[in-house]
Amino acid sequence: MSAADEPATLGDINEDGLLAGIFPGLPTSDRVLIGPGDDAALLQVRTGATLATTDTMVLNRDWRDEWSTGYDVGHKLVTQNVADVAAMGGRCTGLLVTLVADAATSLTWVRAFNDGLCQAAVDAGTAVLGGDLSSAPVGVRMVSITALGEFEAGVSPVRRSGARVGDVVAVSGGLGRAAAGLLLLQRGREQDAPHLVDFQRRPVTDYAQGPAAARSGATAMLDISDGLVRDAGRIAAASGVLLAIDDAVLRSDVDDLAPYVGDQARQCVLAGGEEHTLLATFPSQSVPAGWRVIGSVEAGSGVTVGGEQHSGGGWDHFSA
Ligand SMILES: Nc1ncnc2c1ncn2[C@@H]1O[C@H](COP(=O)(O)OP(=O)(O)OP(=O)(O)O)[C@@H](O)[C@H]1O
Ligand SMILES: Cc1ncc(C[n+]2csc(CCOP(=O)(O)O)c2C)c(N)n1
Ligand SMILES: [Mg+2]
Repeated sequence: MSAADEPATLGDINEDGLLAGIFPGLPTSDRVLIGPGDDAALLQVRTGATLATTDTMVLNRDWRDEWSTGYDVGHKLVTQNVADVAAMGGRCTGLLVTLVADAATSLTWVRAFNDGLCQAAVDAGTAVLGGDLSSAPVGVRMVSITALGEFEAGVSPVRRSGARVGDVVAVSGGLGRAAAGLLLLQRGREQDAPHLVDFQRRPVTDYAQGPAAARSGATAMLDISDGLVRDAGRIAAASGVLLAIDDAVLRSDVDDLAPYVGDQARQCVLAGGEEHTLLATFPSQSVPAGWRVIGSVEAGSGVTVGGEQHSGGGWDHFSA
């Protein structure tokens, strides 16, 4: 076949042709009894309960092709989903992937998306079980994952509703990096801090901290997707308590970002989404290694930062 005949877009190849190229490289595990290619996958489960969560990304709402490659999008989609499983204290066992795209979408983009997705799935130790393809009107592209998960023996789910007065509030990683990276892309200043822009494109979460927190007795947990204060407010509301965040502890996070985003650094730390760092509450003696205490649980409602009630800001899909 000459180069001119090589299929270049989804419109040049049929569904079966695309899938036949994708199936052989998908990560699997010894628990995948039936993998991609039949009407449904069959996954061996160890426990009597399955975690299930889903998360979607839409072109020009969740990413821009000028800013992120197909590889970045596939990688980030896995992180968003596996972080949700980890935020319950679970371990991800399998992923179902949906791609909705117009026929003019380049095969190069689709292959890169699949490569990023597979690499992130391998990094997370999970399998791709199958998915769905559908076409879209010109200019529309949407990708989605449904993730399944389970608990290690003896670990119970950590919900948002268990925070108790006297607990401490802690995070498993950094804050504000993804938001600072987005700001640099919007300003056309990505060369100022490639590490922050890379984190926006492909956020990384230490998933093992979810089960570790559950084993240590975490009373509430979630992953920060819409902003620290907004998401802390979700734990506060579900638990009927107030989360008091210590301003001084966050100073190092703000200082790390300030050279690159100036006076927006504090806003990135308090309201930046897409970080996927885990936020949890623990009895004060039970904070595991790798977690950083940033506040305490008190009687009341809502979230305070440095003693002041804080409304949060943060991301809302329908207000953005
Ligand atoms: N269209 C829907 N129908 C039914 N339930 C939904 C729908 N959209 C969201 N939910 C449920 O609402 C809750 C909040 O959803 P959301 O996607 O905000 O999850 P999150 O964990 O807070 O955010 P993220 O997925 O970004 O980490 C979840 O329990 C989710 O299953
Ligand atoms: C082009 C473009 N515009 C805006 C953003 C920012 N953004 C998108 S979704 C989200 C919150 C998490 O969503 P979810 O709760 O669905 O995981 C944020 C902060 C972006 N990444 N790309
Ligand atoms: Mg979540």
